[in-house]
Formats: sequence, C-alpha cells, structure tokens
Amino acid sequence: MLSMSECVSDDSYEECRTTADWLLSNTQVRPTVGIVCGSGLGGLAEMLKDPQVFKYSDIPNFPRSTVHGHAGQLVFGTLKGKPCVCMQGRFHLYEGYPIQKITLPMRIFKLMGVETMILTNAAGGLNQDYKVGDVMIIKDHINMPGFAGINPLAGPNDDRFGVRFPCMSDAYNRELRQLAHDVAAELGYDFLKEGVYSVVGGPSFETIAECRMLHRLGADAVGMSTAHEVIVARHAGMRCFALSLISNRAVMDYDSQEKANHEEVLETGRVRSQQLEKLVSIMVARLEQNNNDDNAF
Ligand SMILES: O=P(O)(O)O[C@@H]1C[C@H](O)[C@@H](CO)O1
Ligand SMILES: Nc1nc2[nH]cnc2c(=O)[nH]1
Repeated sequence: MLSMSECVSDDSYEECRTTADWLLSNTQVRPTVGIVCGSGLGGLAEMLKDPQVFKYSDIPNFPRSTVHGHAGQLVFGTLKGKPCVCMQGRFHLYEGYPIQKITLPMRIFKLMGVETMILTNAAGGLNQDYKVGDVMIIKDHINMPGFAGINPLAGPNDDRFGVRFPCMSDAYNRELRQLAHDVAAELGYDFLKEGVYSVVGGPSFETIAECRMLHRLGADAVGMSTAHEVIVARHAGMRCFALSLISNRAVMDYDSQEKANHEEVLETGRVRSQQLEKLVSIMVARLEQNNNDDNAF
C-alpha cells in the first residue's frame, strides 16, 4: 500500500528538472532513446551495453514499482551504439499513483534529451484473429479512463512541456511502425499484427461484457498502461512507437472456461522475449535522429 506522501503528485517542471539533473550528474550516458519494459518484458533492459543501473527508490521524486514482473530500476547504456535509458518496470493507475506520477518518467526523459520512446506491454487479445504470443504494433489507442476525465494532462498546463491541446491523431509514429514491419519481415517473424490498444484502469481483468464492448468499439487488444505514457511523451514532442505482446486471449464467450491471470502474462513474456529484444534492437540501430516535432519546446 502506498503512503500518502508517495501518492502526492510531484510532477512540476522544477521537480522533473531536479530528477533529470540528478540522473545526468550520475551517468555519462546522454540518452536519445527511451524504452519502457512491459510485464514480463524486463529482459529488454539486459540488451544494453555497459549498463548503469539505478533503483527507483534511489532516484529523487521517482515512484516505486509494486507489481511482480516489474523490477523497478532504470538502466542506462548503449544499444547498437545508441545511448538509451530503459525502464525495467513501469507504473500503473491501479497501483494507486495519481496519473501524473505514473507518467512522470516521460517528462524526465524529455529533459534528459530523449527524442524517441519505445514502449512495450502485455495485453489481452480482443481481435479474434490474434493468438497468444502475437505481437501487435499499436497504431492507435482508446483511453477509457480519459472518458472519465482521467488524463495525465488534466490540470494546469506548463507550456515548457508542451501545448494545452496536443494532437493525438499521430500519436504512434508512422515511419517507426513501417520500420517495425520491415525488420519483422527480414527476421521472418510471422506473428506481427497492427491494431488498436485500449487502456483500462485495472487491476481486475475485464468481464466478458466489457471485452465484447471494447471489441465493438474498435479495440484489438486491452491492457492497463502505455496510452498515458504516450499522451505525455507526445505532449512533450517525443516520437512514440509501442508494441503489445498478446499474453492471453480476452474471454468473449460465456461458455469459455478460460480465465485471465498474471502468471500466464509473465510466461508469454518469457517465451517471446528474445524475439522481441531482437526486433527492438535492430529498430534502434536504424533509428534516425533529429526528431523535428512541432510540439517540441
Ligand atoms: O505494464 P503492462 O501493461 O505490460 O502490464 C500488464 C497490465 C497489468 O499490469 C498486468 C496484468 O497481467 O500486465
Ligand atoms: N486489462 C488487461 N490487461 C492485460 N494485460 C495482459 N493481459 C491483459 C488483459 O487481458 N486485460
């Protein structure tokens, strides 16, 4: 259970600056790429060369990971020569943090010089063509908590981060999605899909009726993260690419005996992790710099 002080939002520009400066003074790495590891996908951080690891609990203003499968550390290093920072463990709404707190690392990364965010998650497959182990490139999202006003940009806008009303129709970078398709084709990966991710609050998995509703609304996969981070990253002008590992099939049928559970989610991560790591590392190697984004401050 989080204490009251851990729940208080420390998301001001000055606090992000303090954390960014603390990290910059404790590492030589000047990251241009940020990676967020989803449930069971922490192995992505182990690809970094000459890693320098900071426990979240040692970083000023940083929240703590409370979920099994999220190690709770920030790893700096290089991947195919590119300076990177990798979150081995992310934060979720259901952990009890305010939404501004779970997305705080995006602003810290921006202040450190990150231009490109690569985010991963585990998600339930709603699309009936999806199988467990498929990987879905996210082309768009449906922010369900957002319909109830739960948006990380709610509250006063700080123009130093970005504009009051950021556009989200280009949230998931088209060129990076194409790059992922190209790399997957070269690697002979036949499990790559592209679709719409719907974020819900969790931590309970969805009911059958909720899965049916989300599918009808146009979602191909459902999860509990990523979209909020992408909103904040795009607000700050970083380009975003995101992948969902389909760790389970959402139950859509009242006769089904299947039941979603976190262990299955972690196990699917273990099975696909090496292939995902390869895909991400080749993509990073081919990333162009100079992300000229209108939103950038
Ligand atoms: O951090 P991600 O989105 O990968 O975590 C998913 C959603 C829940 O936190 C958990 C459920 O098993 O995995
Ligand atoms: N909400 C949600 N999150 C998930 N993360 C992994 N699988 C699932 C799922 O079925 N539903």
